[in-house]
Amino acid sequence: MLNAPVSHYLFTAAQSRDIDEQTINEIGIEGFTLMEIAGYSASQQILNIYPELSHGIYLCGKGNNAGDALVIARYLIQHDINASIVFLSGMDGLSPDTHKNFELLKKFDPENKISIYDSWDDFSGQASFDFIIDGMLGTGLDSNLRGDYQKAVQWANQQSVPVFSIDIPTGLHADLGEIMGKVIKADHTFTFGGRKQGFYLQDGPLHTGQVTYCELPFPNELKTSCNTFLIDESWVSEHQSSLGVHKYDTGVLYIIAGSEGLTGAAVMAAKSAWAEGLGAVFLVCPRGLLSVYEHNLPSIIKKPVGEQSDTCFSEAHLPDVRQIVGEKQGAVLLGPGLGRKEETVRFVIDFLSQNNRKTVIDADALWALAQSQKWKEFEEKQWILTPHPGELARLLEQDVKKDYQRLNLVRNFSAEHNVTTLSKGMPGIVSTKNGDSYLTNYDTRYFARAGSGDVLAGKISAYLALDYSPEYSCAQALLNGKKKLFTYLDTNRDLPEPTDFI
Ligand SMILES: NC(=O)C1=CN([C@@H]2O[C@H](COP(=O)(O)OP(=O)(O)OC[C@H]3O[C@@H](n4cnc5c(N)ncnc54)[C@H](OP(=O)(O)O)[C@@H]3O)[C@@H](O)[C@H]2O)[C@H](O)CC1
Ligand SMILES: [K+]
Repeated sequence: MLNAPVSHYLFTAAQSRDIDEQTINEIGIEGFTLMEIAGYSASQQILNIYPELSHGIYLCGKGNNAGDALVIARYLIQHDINASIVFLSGMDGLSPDTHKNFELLKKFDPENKISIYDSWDDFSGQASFDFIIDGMLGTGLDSNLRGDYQKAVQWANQQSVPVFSIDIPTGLHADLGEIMGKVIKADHTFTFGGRKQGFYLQDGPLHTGQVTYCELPFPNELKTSCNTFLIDESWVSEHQSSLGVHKYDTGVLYIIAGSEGLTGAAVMAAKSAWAEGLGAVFLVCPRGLLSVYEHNLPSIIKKPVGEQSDTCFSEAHLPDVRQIVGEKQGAVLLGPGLGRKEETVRFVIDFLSQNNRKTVIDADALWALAQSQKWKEFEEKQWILTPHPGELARLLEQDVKKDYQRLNLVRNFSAEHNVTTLSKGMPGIVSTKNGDSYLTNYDTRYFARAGSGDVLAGKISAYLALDYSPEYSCAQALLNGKKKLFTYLDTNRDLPEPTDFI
């Protein structure tokens, strides 16, 4: 199981507003108090991360997002950090808590050193400053940016000073990660009470800058409706290879892969799985390809099936393959380099119809699934499907253009068909049978490249063979890939080769 800490829950705007409201109305912590905690904690983070600041421009709307910004200003002026406050919608319609904080702020400034502008035109970019606070809009955004908000965003994005977004970069849709007309490009986003899902979808990752989660006193029970989580290395612990007494006690994996011209995929997957410390990896292969594997995979046990003339799998191999896979408890990886011949498609579907093993279905086996609707009726499905964008579109029988749409489709697909799905892309999405979904914060399209996908499939199935849950197996394989990718990109400018991920 994967149990994300609350700092890695991803909320929609509606979920965030609900939790705010329930905390205020049912628990009894006032909105004003929440605002104080939000603003205080962001101000302390800013002081820690940027200790040399001297003058901030505070771009404020009229809602509570602006109130958070005013609290920050109050704390920072105590550290001699000056403030110019620009109210884009004027000062008359401020929300009650924001108005109250505006009055408080003035009391902290007896010498009237703070500059206040009550419209964008009034300000029009004057004053010298070394940072910008974006307190224009948070979860209250309801359409494309209106009026002067667009101008202020455009102006802020042209300045060469750091921009700190309060709760959400103004103009970013909190659920979809889409740009609502214009959007702030933040260097840092301080987000309150919960990260927002849109930070990790579509245009989100390019606009939030570094995201810091600031805790608010929301009871955890109010967060249980959340079913989307961020996976990263801070909480998914590295797997420990367990050294059992006998090699067959420490994980057995059967790899059914390869065909003429595509033996490299089987080799990559087998090497990748073996590197995770399994007790035994068996490569089931058409007999005609045995010599290739004998040459390339000394540590892997080869199990040839069929005749010397066979170079791809077909129905004729089913009895032998079933018998081999039935010999020991273990997991199965089906797909890399199988090819797309009709007899191989039939082999895949027939094999799966009576397979009760935990199975990773990858590459050409996904292609075979998409050719036959029959698999949806199979009862036994301890499966992980690992589609890249093209394979996903074939499985879903529709094009998937937006990340938010992909998240929902993959979530529903996994729940409906009782499988775990790892959809490669930016972000990678892992969805479980119960509808929980986990997003990566890096681009997993690297694993859609020939060869890298085979390595990823090898890792996932290795963890599955070591008896980890499907979602942990996916998450750990993705994080393992991320670590290797980032290490590689630190010193190289070209794209990594699949072997760099093994
Ligand atoms: N309430 C709490 O307990 C806490 C909230 N926090 C912070 O508050 C914001 C959410 O605050 P909210 O007041 O709900 O909304 P906003 O500040 O984001 O803005 C709402 C106003 O903005 C106007 N609006 C909406 N969309 C647009 C647009 N596209 N262009 C221009 N203006 C827009 C709208 O006014 P209208 O009258 O023009 O419709 C809204 O009034 C949350 O994000 C947190 O930052 C704290 O965290 C503490 C707890
Ligand atoms: K904001």
